[in-house]
Amino acid sequence: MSESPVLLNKHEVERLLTYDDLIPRLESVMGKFSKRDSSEIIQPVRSVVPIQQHSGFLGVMPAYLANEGILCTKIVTFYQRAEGSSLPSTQATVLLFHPEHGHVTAIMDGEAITAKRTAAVSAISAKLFKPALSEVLCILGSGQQARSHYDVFTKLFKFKEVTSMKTGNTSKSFKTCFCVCDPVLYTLQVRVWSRRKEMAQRFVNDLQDPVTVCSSVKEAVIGADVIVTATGASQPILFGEWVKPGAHIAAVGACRPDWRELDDVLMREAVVYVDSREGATAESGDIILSGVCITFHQYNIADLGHHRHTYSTPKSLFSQAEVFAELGEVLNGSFPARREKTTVFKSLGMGIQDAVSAKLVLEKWNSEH
Ligand SMILES: NC(=O)C1=CN([C@@H]2O[C@H](COP(=O)(O)OP(=O)(O)OC[C@H]3O[C@@H](n4cnc5c(N)ncnc54)[C@H](O)[C@@H]3O)[C@@H](O)[C@H]2O)C=CC1
Ligand SMILES: O=C([O-])C1=[NH+]CCC1
Repeated sequence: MSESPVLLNKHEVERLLTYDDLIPRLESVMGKFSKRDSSEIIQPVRSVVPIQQHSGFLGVMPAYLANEGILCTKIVTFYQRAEGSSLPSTQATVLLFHPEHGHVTAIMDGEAITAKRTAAVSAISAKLFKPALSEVLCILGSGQQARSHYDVFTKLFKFKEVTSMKTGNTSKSFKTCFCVCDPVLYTLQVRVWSRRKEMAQRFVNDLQDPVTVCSSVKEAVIGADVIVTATGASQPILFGEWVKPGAHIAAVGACRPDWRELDDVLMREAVVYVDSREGATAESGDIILSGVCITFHQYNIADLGHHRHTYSTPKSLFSQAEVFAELGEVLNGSFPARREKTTVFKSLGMGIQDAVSAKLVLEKWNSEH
């Protein structure tokens, strides 16, 4: 008879899952996924049940990693919440199964896994695509994802060791300077914007380091080198005209085909990377809707026998934003990281990310028991 599954609550999962362990596992699994070897990884696009009357959805995210012996599914709900609601918008449970026998070996909280693995994947995108000299990080949103992104981005990119002239000139000018210089540390500036300023202020009050609260998205993003969009928006909030050329955007929200965070200009001008091409094609409103600019094109059909008609047909003026590559394809070296361009990493979330996270948590738990 199989043993009872291990039960792990949010507090335990949060404690056991560290970014240092998680990031290399995510890099490895996303690289493998992009090779599309179904004898190694099976991960269908998430099944989604929309709960329209309550502004939410339920998603089921299974994954099988044959060589690593991981069989897993996450069940996740996302509900649009009123500002300041005590209920989390994203709630999830992760089940690990015995790959050989099929019984459940662990049931664990999926909220912490979702928060950390999503932020860790965005951080991997930033490592690859952010401008070499990134001084300003901007976070749009002040919820769970905003916080986990703040944590991992400031952990990884907080201090840059650059060399400046003894006169105190900062890093930018140094690139062209050839004198012998002292290394200095400078702090990454962080800005945050939220729909209600008091929510952004509350977000900042929980942090140790100084973060600037901005009154508008425009004020927050102008001049930013790295922008994280982690909101529940269903219409664009970030406009290409405000984005500094060469900036990197990790776009985490808008995970339904009719939701958006980024406007057409940004989506068409940036080099767009995704976590999974299939996921992006099925679920990303930022991609799917970027080509839909409906105008009415009128023309006459002069002769339909005895009548003359004027027809109006919807016409798409622009083609859809193109996906350049998957993150895994860049990690594998089959596509380049076009750091010199404005880049968007459109994240939707993948079952394999949950699977390696859950396995890591269970391994850590087992090592303690
Ligand atoms: N890519 C991925 O793997 C994942 C994506 N998500 C998505 O990330 C987004 C944020 O999720 P959580 O942080 O869990 O939610 P949350 O509810 O904790 O935070 C949402 C934030 O968005 C803001 N917001 C809500 N509606 C808005 C609107 N119309 N315009 C501007 N701001 C708005 C709220 O004020 C709040 O600051 C959601 O869209 C969620 O679906 C969540 C989990 C994983
Ligand atoms: O990957 C994930 O868990 C989710 N993506 C969007 C909402 C939840």
